[in-house]
Amino acid sequence: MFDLQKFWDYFNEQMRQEYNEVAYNAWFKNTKPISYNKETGELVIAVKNPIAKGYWETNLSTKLIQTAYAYGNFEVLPVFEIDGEESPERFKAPEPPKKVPAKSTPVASDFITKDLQLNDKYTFDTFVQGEGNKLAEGAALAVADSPGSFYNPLFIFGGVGLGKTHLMQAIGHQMLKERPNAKVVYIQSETFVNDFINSIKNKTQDEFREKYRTADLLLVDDIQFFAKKEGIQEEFFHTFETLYNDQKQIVMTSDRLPTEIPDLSERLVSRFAWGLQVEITPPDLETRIAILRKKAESDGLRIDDQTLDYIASQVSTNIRELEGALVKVQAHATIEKADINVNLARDALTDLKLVQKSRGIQIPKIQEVVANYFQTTVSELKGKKRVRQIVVPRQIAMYLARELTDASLPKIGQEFGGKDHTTVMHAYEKIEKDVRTDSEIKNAIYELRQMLEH
Ligand SMILES: Nc1ncnc2c1ncn2[C@@H]1O[C@H](COP(=O)(O)OP(=O)(O)OP(=O)(O)O)[C@@H](O)[C@H]1O
Repeated sequence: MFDLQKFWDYFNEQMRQEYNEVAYNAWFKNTKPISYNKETGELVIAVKNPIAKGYWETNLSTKLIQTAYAYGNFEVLPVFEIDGEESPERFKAPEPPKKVPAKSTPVASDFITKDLQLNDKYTFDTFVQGEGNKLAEGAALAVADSPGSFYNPLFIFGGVGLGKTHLMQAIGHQMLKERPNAKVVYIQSETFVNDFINSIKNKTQDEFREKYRTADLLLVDDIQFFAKKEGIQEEFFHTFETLYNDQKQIVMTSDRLPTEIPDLSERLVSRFAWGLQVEITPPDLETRIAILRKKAESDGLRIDDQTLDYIASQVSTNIRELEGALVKVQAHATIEKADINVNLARDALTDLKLVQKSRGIQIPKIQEVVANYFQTTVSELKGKKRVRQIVVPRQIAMYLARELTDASLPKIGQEFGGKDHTTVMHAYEKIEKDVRTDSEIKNAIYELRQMLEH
């Protein structure tokens, strides 16, 4: 007989031994079991917010299954439900945070003026929320609200140019706004490496340690550069321990998860898992447009929706490049002394297009490759059949036609047996969304792109 409460107490006891107090409070305190279904093994657990849900799914599901098995050969299938009304964009810490006393020694402000290089533009106000970054933004806001109390360390990971540095620095700005004397240290991980090497050369290790181990908030960017550097990792471990034990907040970014950083020491990997690891994924079209709109507004540019849509559809995976595209369009308008519109944007971005065109990708080629890949035929892709085996490949082919060629929506529609441009747009948006949520579609797109581009 499976007694849910008893099992839950047992599991919590195990976890209490594995986690330290702060992490335990963050992840276990406000989590409770709701029901267990004997027949299906479904074990429903209520968690406080989407961040906790993600954490449990990634880090604790397997532990739960294993513990239930060890406890009494029970097979459980954990399902997590969000309990409560927390706003999706702003996740509060689970309990009132312990206040960290403000630090205001002269040394602290000295360091701020000498070392701190936060970009003025990287604040929460200028950050645009979208599907791919909302969890990370929520976590960053929670950390800025109660640094050192929960979600410590915060580990933000994801591809190039997706806003990791921006969010991390926004936390720094927020802390300084509330506590101007706080010691916020922002560094690229290479700086930490260089500082450390220099401190050994110049015998200034004490100063080195003072610099990092007295921070109220330590922000370390691109920590993947610690890969394979044993000495540095050892030093960082001690920095981490000191700050963590003093309830000082640590935020790190990386292009990948700690477990995927080559030769990152076990103890760092496990320390990093005490807090929260959140991913930023590439923005969808709507978010890209919103980012461009915000940027245009702050630069005092007037750009109509159609043009924003055009620019946003040209760059899909890197926000830095997206911003670069806008700068190009702006420069082109200045040179030509013309207003910004779709035609001008098209001209300005021909380079981007030329890269794609030089690959020589044509719609018939895309249709052929997609048809082969899904073992169907080009005429089925162009046809009207509405069975799933054909609809999905057809939508994928339309999506790739829009991504990889210069063809307009009506032109693509024409190439697919005379379909309306709204059908193409719908297909594009559908696949763009699926790429994020459906790993099969994501893989298919990845493989098809490889076949077409190389
Ligand atoms: N959601 C967003 N809203 C507004 N601007 C954004 C957003 N995401 C990214 N940006 C902008 O995109 C540019 C690149 O972002 P950032 O440097 O933070 O990326 P990153 O993920 O740290 O990249 P890297 O991996 O190269 O370090 C910055 O100018 C940043 O302000």
